[in-house]
Formats: sequence, structure tokens, C-alpha cells
Amino acid sequence: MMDLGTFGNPTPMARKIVSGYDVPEGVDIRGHYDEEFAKILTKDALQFVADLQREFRSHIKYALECRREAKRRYNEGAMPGFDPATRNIREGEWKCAAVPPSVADRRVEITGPVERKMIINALNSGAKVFMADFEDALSPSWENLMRGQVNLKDAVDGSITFHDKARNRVYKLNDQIAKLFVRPRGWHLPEAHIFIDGEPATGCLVDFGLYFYHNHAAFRRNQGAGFGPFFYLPKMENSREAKIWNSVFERAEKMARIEGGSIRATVLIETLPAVFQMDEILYELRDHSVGLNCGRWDYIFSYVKTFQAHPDRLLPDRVQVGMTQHFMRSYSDLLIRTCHMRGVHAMGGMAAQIPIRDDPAANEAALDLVKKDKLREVKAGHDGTWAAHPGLIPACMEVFTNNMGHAPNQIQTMKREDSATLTEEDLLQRPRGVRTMDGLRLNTRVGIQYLAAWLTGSGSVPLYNLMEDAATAEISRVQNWQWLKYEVELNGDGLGVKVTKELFGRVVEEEMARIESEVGKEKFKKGMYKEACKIFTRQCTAPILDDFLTLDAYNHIVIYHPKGSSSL
Ligand SMILES: CC(=O)SCCNC(=O)CCNC(=O)[C@H](O)C(C)(C)COP(=O)(O)OP(=O)(O)OC[C@H]1O[C@@H](n2cnc3c(N)ncnc32)[C@H](O)[C@@H]1OP(=O)(O)O
Ligand SMILES: O=CC(=O)O
Ligand SMILES: [Mg+2]
Repeated sequence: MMDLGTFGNPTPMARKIVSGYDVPEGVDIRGHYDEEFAKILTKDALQFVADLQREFRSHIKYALECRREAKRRYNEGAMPGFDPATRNIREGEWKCAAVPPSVADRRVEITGPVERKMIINALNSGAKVFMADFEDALSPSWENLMRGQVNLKDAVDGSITFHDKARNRVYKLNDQIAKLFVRPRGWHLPEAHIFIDGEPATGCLVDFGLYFYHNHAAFRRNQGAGFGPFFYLPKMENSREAKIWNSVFERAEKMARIEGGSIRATVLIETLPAVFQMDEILYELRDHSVGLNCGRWDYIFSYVKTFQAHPDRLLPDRVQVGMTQHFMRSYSDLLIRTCHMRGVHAMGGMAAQIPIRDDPAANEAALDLVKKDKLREVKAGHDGTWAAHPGLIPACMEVFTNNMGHAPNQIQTMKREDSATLTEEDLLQRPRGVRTMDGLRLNTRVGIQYLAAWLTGSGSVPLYNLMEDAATAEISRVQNWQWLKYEVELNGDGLGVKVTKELFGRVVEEEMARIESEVGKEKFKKGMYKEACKIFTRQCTAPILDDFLTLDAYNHIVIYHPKGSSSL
């Protein structure tokens, strides 16, 4: 029988039995027990995560408070811009630590969730790097997160295999594999299945801490040639957040007794405020940096979010907001200039097209779009790019190799001095284009289907021949919200209709019917489309914009075991 303490919460001893995990003082695991997970959630590894949480929680709280404060200022009409206080950093002569030789060449990087078969396929794909994702591409259920940690551990020690029983196919690693980078969640996401001192742990410290603890030695031996592990860091808004990561890395290096500067990370510049902080972010991470990346999808989402109270900055249809819009091109150009000035990689981003198996002409057209996007990136000076699917690697590789030749990167050769004159106006310029009923319908159809997939455990899905993940779905959500909030006129299809709640209600109903007919009655009934529709509709019509689609949705995937074991 469960031994409940005086106030109804399990005593430490009882909690140990309840959860099945052997936890250190102050740590409470509320996710289900699994023997494989227990090899990850060891007492020592949890102690390391708890130490990180205790050391950095006040810094994280402060950084998130600063985000709220900046939002308040933008909502009162202020514009993001360069910080006068950090001018010396922007204008100073300094460089980041030299790029580790093992990751000098990153011309094509594949990304994907930390799913077992995909990890093997991605590492075998021929890409130079695989970014294993706990973030945009993953629905952060307890099962997905812990299974992901098990998979990564097996990948790093080289023992990972997968048996696809339906096809009787066994997957294992090739001799030559991509270098592994891991992307933990953003600072804002809690891990509700692990409580530390009575509070949910910070999601990214759990992802980072468990992965680092179990893999740093094998990684440096097998992958990093003495460096590593390597990370991608998402969704930061200010260099103070990069400073926290830098301190986390120092703390981890100390714990592992490895040289300072072993851990390396690429920061995604994927929020509008962060584009004004690129030098500052690199400066904070200068001993641990391997560059910046244009996270274009979250960046577009962030443009809407930052300007949520600015009705003069409404977005046109989502499909029209590409990298050739002036504000997007300026962001990529400035990122290249900044990285190369500081001696690190300027990585490009993700084209959303994926192979279309059953339509060769459409497939060719999609591939052409990907190549065009990659050609623009390499000519602009990017040192590498992202691909969402193994089928795209050869084409992306060819474009970069044709233009970079045998040089591993363009850090020394593409200084982009011409971008020194880019201004705040360039970086904020309103995107051009029109708004249409089709745009509203597509946002709605995509947003609901993505969320339905996310609620059932899939964080990246193919929809209408494009890759959709949390970042692309965010654009659909906030664009609908923005159009509804300001009751904008749909000016691109000659209808002259205003986006009102009534219109949106009809659109939702009709698009749900269309989804049902597209996916079939059976799948529609079994899936979580109705729940997704409720969440998506609420968020699109909320008087105050939710910060993140996945924060509210997360509450729907948290499951405690055993139910009601603890109320603190
Ligand atoms: C905005 C951002 O943050 S971008 C970064 C985050 N997003 C991502 O990482 C998305 C990554 N891509 C994907 O998840 C997938 O490609 C999807 C969901 C878009 C499409 O997946 P699917 O429909 O399964 O593709 P498809 O059926 O064509 O897959 C064919 C094979 O390629 C594999 N595959 C597809 N994408 C990937 C990938 N990114 N990594 C590794 N393997 C992959 C599949 O597992 C499958 O393998 P198999 O033949 O051995 O069974
Ligand atoms: O993480 C990448 C993005 O585009 O968002
Ligand atoms: Mg992103």
C-alpha cells in the first residue's frame, strides 16, 4: 500500500516505490515507469539535472520576466532595435573560438525528431550533420522524450538498431554517419513529469542534462574528435538567455572534467528581437559557439507576435512570406556578415518542400523550389543549409558543392561587407503581398491537422506536400489571430470580405468537414481533430495572443502515473 505522508503526498521512500525510479532528494518523477527509461533517469543523472535547475532557475525566471517586459513595451508601440548599451560588443574586434575540425564542413544538415528509425535514417542520409530535435519537430510527451533519450544514447555509442517488423527490415548505422547535434526545447517549456523542489523542471535543462550526462564521453570519443557534444539552441530573444546557456555549458564541463570550450552550440536566430542581438549572443557564447542559423519559420511567427499590437504590420498569406521578402533577406544577409566577422558558421534554414512520391511533375517542381532556395543561400554566403527529408540531401549537396567547391565553408571568403549598412528599417520592413480566403482556409486546415497530430504524438508531419512542424503551425495560428483581431479585409481575391468571428466560425466548420473527407471518417473519428479544433479556435479568437501554441496544448499530453499520486 502507498505510504502517504502527513499531508497526503508520498514520503520520499513511498514516492520511490510509486514512481519506480531511484531519485535524489527533492526530485519527483511523475511520468510512467519503464525499464529503459530507468537507465536514463538514474539517480546521478537526475542529480545533475537538479543541480542545473537549482543553479539557474532564478536566472531563467528573470530572463522570461524580461521577455514579458519587452512584450509589454512592443505592445505599447515600441519597436525592437539594436541596444545602445551593447554597442561596444557590436563594434568591437573579437572572434569566437576556432571551429572544431570535426564540424568545419556542415554544407547540408538533416533535421528530424528523436524517433528511433528516423535517427538511423538521418545519420545514414549522407548529410554532414543530423540535428536531432526535442523541439519544433517533437511532441514532448513523456514517452517521446524518454524514448528519444534512449535512442540518442544508443546512437552515440553506435549500437542503435531498429527492426521494422511490418517490412521485415533491420536498420543499423553505416560506417560513415552524420555528426550529431541535439536541439533541446526552448526556455519557456516546462517538463511537467519531473518536479524539482516542488516545481516542474525546465524542459531544456532536462533534455540537455540527461543527454549530456549519458553521452559526453562517448560522443567526444566517437564523433567530436575531442570536442562536443554539439547542440542547437532555439527561440532565444536576448543575449542574457545565451549567457545562461554558456554558464550551463561551463557547469557541465566542470562536472564532466573536460576542457572549457568542448561543448559547442549553434544558436537559431528565429525571433525578431534576437536579430538585433546576434553579436551579443555570439559574444556570450564565444568559447562555445559554432555559429548561428536562420530559423526562418519561427522568425516569421515571431514577427507577428512581436507586432501583435501593431495593426500596420499585418502579414499577407503565409505562402507569400518567403526568404525573398526584404526583411527576410536582410536578416539572412546580416546573419552571414555577423557570423563571418566572428569566425563561425552562418547556417541557412529549411525549405518546407518534401518529396512527392506519387506525382513526378509535382515532385520535380518541389525539388526545383528547394534547389532555388539553396542556391540563394549559398550565393549569399551561407556555409550550409537544412533539409527536412533524406530524399533532398543529394540536391542540396550538389548546389552547395557546385558553389563552394572543396572548401568546407565560406567563413573566410564571404565577408558580406555590403551588409554593414543594413538598418533597423531593413530588418523590420513590412512584408508585401495580399490576403486571401484561401490563405485563411489553409491556415485553419493546416493548424488543426498539425495540432491533431501533435496531440497524438507526432511533432512533424507532411501536409499538402509540405513539412509542417510547431514553427510552421505557429504562423498559421498567429496569422489567423492577427487577421481576426483587426478584422482585416481579404484583399487578394476580389471578395473584399472582412475576417470576422462569424466568418471564421464558418471557415472552421467547412474546413473540419474538408479534413474529414480528406482523411476519411474512420481516421477522423479515431484522431484528435475535434480537440485540436477546439484548442486552435480558442487560440485564434483569444482576446490576448497566447505566447505559444504548444504551451496550452502541452496540458493535454501530460499524464501522471499513478494518477493522483501527488498534489504538490
Ligand atoms: C522549422 C523547423 O524547425 S525545421 C526542423 C524541424 N522539422 C523537422 O525536422 C522535420 C523533419 N522531417 C520529417 O519529420 C519528415 O520528413 C516529414 C514528417 C515531413 C515527412 O515524413 P514521412 O511522411 O514519413 O516521409 P516519407 O514517407 O517520404 O519517408 C520516407 C523515408 O524517409 C525517412 N525520413 C523522412 N524524413 C526523415 C528525416 N527528416 N530524417 C530521417 N529520416 C527521414 C522516413 O523515416 C522513411 O524511411 P523508411 O523508408 O526507411 O521507412
Ligand atoms: O527552427 C527552425 C525554424 O525555422 O523555426
Ligand atoms: Mg524553430
